[in-house]
Amino acid sequence: MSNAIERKQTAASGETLVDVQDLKKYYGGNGFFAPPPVKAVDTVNFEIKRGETFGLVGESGSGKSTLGRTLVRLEQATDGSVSFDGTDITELSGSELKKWRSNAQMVFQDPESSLNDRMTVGEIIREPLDAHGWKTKSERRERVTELLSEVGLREEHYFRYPHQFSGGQRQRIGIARALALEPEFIVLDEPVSALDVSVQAKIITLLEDLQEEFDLTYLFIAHDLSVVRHICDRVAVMYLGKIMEIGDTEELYEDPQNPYTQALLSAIPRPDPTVTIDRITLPGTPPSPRDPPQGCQFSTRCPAKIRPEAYADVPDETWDAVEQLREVIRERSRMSLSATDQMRKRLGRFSRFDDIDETVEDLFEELSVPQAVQDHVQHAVELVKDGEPEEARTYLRDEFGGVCDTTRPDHHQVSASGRESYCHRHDAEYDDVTAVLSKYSDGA
Ligand SMILES: Nc1ncnc2c1ncn2[C@@H]1O[C@H](COP(=O)(O)OP(=O)(O)OP(=O)(O)O)[C@@H](O)[C@H]1O
Repeated sequence: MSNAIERKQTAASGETLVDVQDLKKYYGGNGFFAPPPVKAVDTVNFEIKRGETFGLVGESGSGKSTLGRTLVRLEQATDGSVSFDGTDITELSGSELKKWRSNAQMVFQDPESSLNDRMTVGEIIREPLDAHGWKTKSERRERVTELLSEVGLREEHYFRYPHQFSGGQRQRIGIARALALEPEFIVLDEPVSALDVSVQAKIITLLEDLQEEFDLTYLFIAHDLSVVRHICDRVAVMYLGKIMEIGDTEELYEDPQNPYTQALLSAIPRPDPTVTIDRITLPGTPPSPRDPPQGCQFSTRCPAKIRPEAYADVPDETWDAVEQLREVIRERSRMSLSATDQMRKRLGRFSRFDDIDETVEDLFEELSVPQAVQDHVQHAVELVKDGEPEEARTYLRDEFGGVCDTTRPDHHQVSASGRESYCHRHDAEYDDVTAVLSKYSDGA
């Protein structure tokens, strides 16, 4: 997709269709011996207005698909509520749930695998109508023909099989199937990511036309930020199961307030090489959703993280090295010890983490390190060598951690239109995000 900014105005009504409150979706974690649950969606709140296209963006694994699937009840929420036109659909079961399902459908990313290759196109599109006992058989047949034409396919495609179609045509079949029961709400999970760029534009236009014709409300999940800017009225940015920033699309792209949004947007390739952008490179990888940070979800990688007052004078490079050491130890604490390692540890012959000295040398060599910092680093290193990386991790967090490491931020309103961002830096006592991030840009 191009970077096109002009966007079709949808008929967003201002009236709430989907109201999500404190929604959580955890996987596993049940039972005494089970590992902690994967916190795929961890307490999210937002509304989707009737008639709008609401975008959901974020890196792979941030919980977008899980959230989308939970909204259409393909997943059962762990906690919280999803009200659809005032009805909490997380509470529905049996015939009530079946009846409601016709209201909310999903289109999947991969048209190669989401269609059953053993069924004809007609059968695939008709299946939801059959399952709901929709009208008579001949009316169902007629409805499928009508749907084929709505999505730009032809009547004679009815008896063909999915493998006889191109990727774009297969996605049209998936869209026709989702439309069959005349839903109000459709979750589009990366609907164009698997398609060629020229085909993407056609499918996007089709989705926009269908929205206008049938008054549809969309949740549009994507990792391609340009597509989202083109199609979505409002957008939420997700990281590790949490919404980091949410609000009007154009406003959020023009003036991102959350450090994560700023980093994400700074990575969009620009078509014009003469436009210089300040690209923010994030250190490390996202933590495991089984073991998210205690404070802000983004705290382990945030370039605008707040430093504790006691270490305000430590040179930036030294402080970066401290943060990197914490990351290394955090990763080590995640590795469980093998049976042999545990035996060695009991015999006092445990040596697996001896190379920590080398890591510390690499990180701090040639840096000016205040004595207090040296002492704490040394203590943590001893704990690691003793096979206690978890203790070392906690020690370093207690000593070097600031508010971002220990406390979940609030959602702060950051614009007159009601945009919200989840970051401690919006508290008046701290420096503003943009001012802090300007020093991390490439040109600095
Ligand atoms: N059925 C499952 N059981 C256990 N963990 C799961 C399950 N489904 C998803 N997860 C985990 O939940 C987290 C969020 O996954 P999800 O697929 O929702 O992210 P995503 O943002 O949609 O990523 P992608 O863009 O790669 O699809 C990931 O850590 C994933 O491994």
